[in-house]
Amino acid sequence: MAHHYPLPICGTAAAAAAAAAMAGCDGGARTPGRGEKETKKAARLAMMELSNMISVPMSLHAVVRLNVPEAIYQSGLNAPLTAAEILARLVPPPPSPALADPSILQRMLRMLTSHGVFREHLAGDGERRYSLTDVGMTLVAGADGEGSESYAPYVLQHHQEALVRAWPLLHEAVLDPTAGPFARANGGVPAYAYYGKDPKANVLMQRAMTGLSEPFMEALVEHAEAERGAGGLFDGVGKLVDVGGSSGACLNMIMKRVPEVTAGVNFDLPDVVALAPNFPERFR
Ligand SMILES: C[S@@+](CC[C@H](N)C(=O)[O-])C[C@H]1O[C@@H](n2cnc3c(N)ncnc32)[C@H](O)[C@@H]1O
Repeated sequence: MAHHYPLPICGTAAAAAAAAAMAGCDGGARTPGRGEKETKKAARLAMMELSNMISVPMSLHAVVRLNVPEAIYQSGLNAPLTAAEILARLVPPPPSPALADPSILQRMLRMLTSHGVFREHLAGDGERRYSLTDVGMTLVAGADGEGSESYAPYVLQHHQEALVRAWPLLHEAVLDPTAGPFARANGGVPAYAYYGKDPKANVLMQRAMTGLSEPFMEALVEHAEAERGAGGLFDGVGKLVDVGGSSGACLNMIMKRVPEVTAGVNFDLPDVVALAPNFPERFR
């Protein structure tokens, strides 16, 4: 069934309209009567949106940190809740519930609604309630089948402090690319070496990659199963080396389902392999 996400409150549509206007077209045809003043107005609006865009990933990060998607999901119920009802269902709960502010949470929910993460339900009494869209559902572990990882670790991985403090140094990569922004911001240590030395970041990276890659790997393995013996992806492959295999989850999926592959090597950095789970299927 097709899902219709709410239109952006102001942003993306304005940006698209401005871009189209600046390019001299509007969905293929120039808008009749659109003056220079209107075009400039749309351009300012689009630049305003671009300048404030950081609020989108930061709000996404905040709701993931708070475990808002799980609070709404409630074992599959996904019933629309007000911001105050969501606050009351957070796990862990706010350290000082009396201090927690549902109006601030609601502002984040509205913002992310305009980007398709939540669906807003406006009641007759003016009360706003929120449920998860299909996009929001990707943030819930187990929503895609028992034991399935979510995209929440991916969101957290992308917004961890070590990475976030590298972004304001991005321009340095142009001026002097001998050191990447991440290394500049983190005592000269490049990203993967940094993750390897920080067990928390290392585990987060592995969970992020597993959550991200497993659904794609599922499609690949399904295809390999369907085409097995008739030019399938792994036909004739006895030993498979996954270069940069992270947790080894993808290799494990393949080895569980493709009998031809009887030996697997998860080739990754020593610190990563040391923390990777030991999948017994790899050694059958
Ligand atoms: C973007 S992740 C991809 C993980 C996995 N292939 C997946 O799709 O889920 C890149 C991986 O490459 C590994 N890596 C980086 N440098 C490496 C190197 N020099 N040798 C082996 N692995 C490396 C990282 O530790 C990380 O696990």
